[in-house]
Amino acid sequence: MTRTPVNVTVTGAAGQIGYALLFRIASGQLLGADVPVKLRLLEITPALKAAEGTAMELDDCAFPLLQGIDITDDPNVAFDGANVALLVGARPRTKGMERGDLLEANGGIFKPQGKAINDHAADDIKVLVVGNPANTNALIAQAAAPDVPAERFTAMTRLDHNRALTQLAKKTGSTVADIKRLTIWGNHSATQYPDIFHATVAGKNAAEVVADEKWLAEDFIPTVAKRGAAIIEARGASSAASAANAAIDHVHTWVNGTAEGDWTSMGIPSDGSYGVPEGLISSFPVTCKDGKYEIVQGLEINEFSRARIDASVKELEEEREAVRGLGLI
Ligand SMILES: NC(=O)C1=CN([C@@H]2O[C@H](COP(=O)(O)OP(=O)(O)OC[C@H]3O[C@@H](n4cnc5c(N)ncnc54)[C@H](O)[C@@H]3O)[C@@H](O)[C@H]2O)C=CC1
Ligand SMILES: O=C([O-])CC(=O)C(=O)O
Repeated sequence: MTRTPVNVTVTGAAGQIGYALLFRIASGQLLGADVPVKLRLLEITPALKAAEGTAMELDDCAFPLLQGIDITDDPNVAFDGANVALLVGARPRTKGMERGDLLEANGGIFKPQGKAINDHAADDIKVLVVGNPANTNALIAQAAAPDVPAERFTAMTRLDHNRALTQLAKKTGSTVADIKRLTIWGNHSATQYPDIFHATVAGKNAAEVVADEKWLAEDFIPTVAKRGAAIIEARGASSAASAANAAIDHVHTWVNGTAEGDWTSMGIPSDGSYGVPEGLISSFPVTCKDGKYEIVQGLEINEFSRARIDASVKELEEEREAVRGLGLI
């Protein structure tokens, strides 16, 4: 194998998403079946031993594409030469914690990681933030990396996108492969807006196929938006394998492109499109080609969609104000 390995850094590597993610990266599912990878695992000091255990298992899989594993608790080492960074490790909300406390605790993680990316990552670095609140954590990291083009910082809404695909497929008696051009707008939170007005089911407009606005408003949208909580309720733990799967999908699509005639959803810094204030990291419909993404332009936004996009964007603006107030951006 002559290709230079791609350095992939994963934070929170000893967590539950990390455990579902690392084996898939090492097997070639993140970047492609012919792309060798080197893994850098970043963890907090008390979790290093668990990360070492995971690395032992990775070794034991004898993945032909895996050309090395480094484990560290130092972001400057973890992001040195990184080409792809998956920021999964975050501070979960615990009992009695206010939203401001959560944002501040995560600021303590994502600000130094953003700075380490700024100072040490490779020139072609691509960053995906998974750790919640993902959009605003991505904003914090991006603000701490002024030398890295802002568009390299993205937040994960692909899990929401995938959840919406399956709900729509079930409703219309189709399969996910029949569905194209679905969009998640806004924040990865309960205010997100899964939009089917431009989606197609086997080539027909999805909203017309469904023809049921009550289902849309009262079933589909809340089911997708509150799916994370429903999984926690059922499983006693938050989504892990499906979140790891979405992270794989997000980066794979970003690097290898969207299919002709289709698009995906990514949380990305807004350029002002669709009235979303510039700089906010908000989810948009995007096409990807040659390792770059572009916002799909020219979609007509009806009143039903406008109100919901605006509500989610307002929440993102409030989060941005809060982290600005805390001096995190
Ligand atoms: N955007 C999305 O769609 C989704 C996001 N999530 C979020 O992903 C995050 C991770 O979830 P899980 O793996 O289930 O959590 P987990 O608690 O099992 O693992 C998190 C890991 O991060 C590590 N960590 C904490 N601070 C760190 C730091 N400063 N540097 C490196 N590692 C650090 C912890 O030691 C822990 O091992 C959570 O914030 C969760 O809410 C989960 C599902 C979907
Ligand atoms: O809700 C959570 O904590 C995990 C999450 O982001 C999701 O499953 O979408």
